[in-house]
Amino acid sequence: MEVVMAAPPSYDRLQEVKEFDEAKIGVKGLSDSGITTIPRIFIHPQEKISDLKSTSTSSGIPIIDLSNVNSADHRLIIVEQVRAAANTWGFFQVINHCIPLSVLDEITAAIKSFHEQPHELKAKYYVRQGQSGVTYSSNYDLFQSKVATWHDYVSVWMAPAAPQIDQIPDIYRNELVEWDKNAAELGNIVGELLAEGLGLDSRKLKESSLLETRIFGGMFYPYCPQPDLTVGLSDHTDPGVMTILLPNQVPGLQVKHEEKWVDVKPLRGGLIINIGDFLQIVSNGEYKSVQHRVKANSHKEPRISIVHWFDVGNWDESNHYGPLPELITPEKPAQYRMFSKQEYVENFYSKGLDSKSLVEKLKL
Ligand SMILES: O=C(O)CCC(=O)C(=O)O
Ligand SMILES: [Fe+2]
Repeated sequence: MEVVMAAPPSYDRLQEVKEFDEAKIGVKGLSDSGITTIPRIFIHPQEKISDLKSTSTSSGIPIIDLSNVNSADHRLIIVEQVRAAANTWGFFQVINHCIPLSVLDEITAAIKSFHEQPHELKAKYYVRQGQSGVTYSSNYDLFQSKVATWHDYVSVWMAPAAPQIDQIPDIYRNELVEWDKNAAELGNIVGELLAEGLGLDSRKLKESSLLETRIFGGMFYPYCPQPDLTVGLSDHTDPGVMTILLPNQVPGLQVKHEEKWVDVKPLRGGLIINIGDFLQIVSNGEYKSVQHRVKANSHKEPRISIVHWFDVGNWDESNHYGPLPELITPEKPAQYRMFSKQEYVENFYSKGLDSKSLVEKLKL
């Protein structure tokens, strides 16, 4: 039988969460203070994290070489690899893509520098609700989730409305602009391959405004003194269309595959792509939005991950999305119902990462 330890009645969780938020120091500040035990607002129930060690012997997510993506013969092979990876894993790693290594290294270094600035320099950017589209914070769902996780982040809405450039901290401004330009281009290339994999015109995702929103995230996972009691980022699926991920070499990302957690080993110079809930629905289940999480960092070296979320663009309230009509057949009827913008936004933003995924909610 499981022993459930009741929290002492004196524990006012909300108060402790508020104090952490108001201190504006993030988990980086806690880590730097030299604590050897983590505050209880970060402690996850053991039964939820007892499977933190990867149990899979799988060699990991598929690796896809994008060299010669524009030669007709190669393209057919690459499209099939992308389709198969998006269908089974929901995750793949691309190499020999169009983005120079220097761009990857520079954005990673700039985000590291931002988070490693003295507290006084960072605190003025700390916000709970992103008012300007440029945010520095810890745990975007701090007040919605039941337990906090061991990461800080910056985020910037890059498109369709461009950010006010002088609101982006100087320390990563130029690197972000350069990275975003490159990531947008790669997003278009991968979007074409994904469309072709569904038997659609290569421009279909773009023309349906499915790649129009781009949100940048600069995640920072500092050393955690008790990595077995918490996580870096809770398990979740990404709500949007697709994501480009650039983690540094510190391990931590895990992907669920065939009911087991698999460690992702990022290749130097590679980029990880994953499918979000929106694309699973639009593709009528052909592509999968797969659960992933990040372990709390047990290494002294911080873990940094650059994230670019692609999502549907400006969305007319009267417009509803659902499986593309081209993908609904007598053999494969619609797997999901149509949904409105309000439903989509509410599902994600009101409940945080703990919420039920859109895919579950809309399943027919
Ligand atoms: O830090 C990572 O590598 C993953 C981040 C992630 O999954 C997310 O922000 O949606
Ligand atoms: Fe994610």
